[in-house]
Amino acid sequence: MKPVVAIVCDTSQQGPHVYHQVGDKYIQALVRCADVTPVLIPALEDPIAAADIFAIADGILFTGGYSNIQRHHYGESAAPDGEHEDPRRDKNTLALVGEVLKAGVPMLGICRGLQELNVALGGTLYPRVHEIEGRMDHREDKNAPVEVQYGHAHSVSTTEGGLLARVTGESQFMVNTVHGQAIRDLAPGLSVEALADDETIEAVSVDGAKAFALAVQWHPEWKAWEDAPSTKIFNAFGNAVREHKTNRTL
Ligand SMILES: N[C@@H](CCC(=O)NCCCC(=O)O)C(=O)O
Repeated sequence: MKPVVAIVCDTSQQGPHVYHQVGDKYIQALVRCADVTPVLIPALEDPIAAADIFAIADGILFTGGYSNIQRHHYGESAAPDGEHEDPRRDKNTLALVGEVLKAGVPMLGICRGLQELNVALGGTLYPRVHEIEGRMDHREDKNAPVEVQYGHAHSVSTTEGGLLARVTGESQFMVNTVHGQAIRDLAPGLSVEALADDETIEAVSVDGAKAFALAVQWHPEWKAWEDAPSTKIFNAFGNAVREHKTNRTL
C-alpha cells in the first residue's frame, strides 16, 4: 500500500451550502511526483483530532488557497470588509501545525501553507506585501491565462547548505508567484531557505525538525512534473513520507 498524505480542505460557500475542497493540481503533484495516496480532511468547525489524522496519514500537505489568514491570528486588527477569509481552515490548520511537528510527521507547506506554518509558530505576515516600499507585486494577473498566472515570474536564491538547496541542488531558480501576503516577522524556530530579490521570504524550514518540514511561498505543485526544482521538492517529500511510514510505530 502506498503511503497516505492528508490535505486539510478549504471551505467555500456555494449558495446555501458549505463545501470542502482541494485544488486538483495539489492532488496531481502528490500522485505523480511524490507517489503517495492523497486523502482530503474536511475543515470541520470542531476539527478532527490530530491523532486521528496521523492514524491514517504518513504526511501532511498544507496547500495554497485564495483566502487570507484572519489577521487576529497574528496580532493585527481585522481586515477591511470584503476580505476573502476562511476561518474554518484557519482553525483546522493553525492547530494542526504544532501537532504535526510534535509528532514528527513529514510536512510540506505551499503558499497559504507557508503562511500558516509561520503564524502557527508565532510569526507575523504583511497583509499586503505589494504595499511595502521596495517589495515587488507578488500577485498574479487574474485576467491572464492560467498558464501565465502560474508561469515563472521571478527567481529565488536558496540558503547555502540549507534543506531546499540540498533538495533542489540549486542556488537560484525561477518560480511562479500567486500571493498578496508574505512573512513579515519570521517565527522562532524557523529558518529562511530562500529569498526573492526584494528580500521576501520565499521558503522556510523548521529548525531541528524530527522529519521533513519545508514550506515555500510559490507553487511547485503547478505542473510539478515539468519543472525540475518542483519535481525534486515533491520527490523529497514523498521519500520522507515513505520513510515515516516504514519507521512509524503507531
Ligand atoms: N491568500 C494568500 C495565500 C495565497 C495562496 O495560497 N494562493 C493560492 C491561490 C490558489 C491556489 O493556487 O491554490 C495570499 O494572497 O497571500
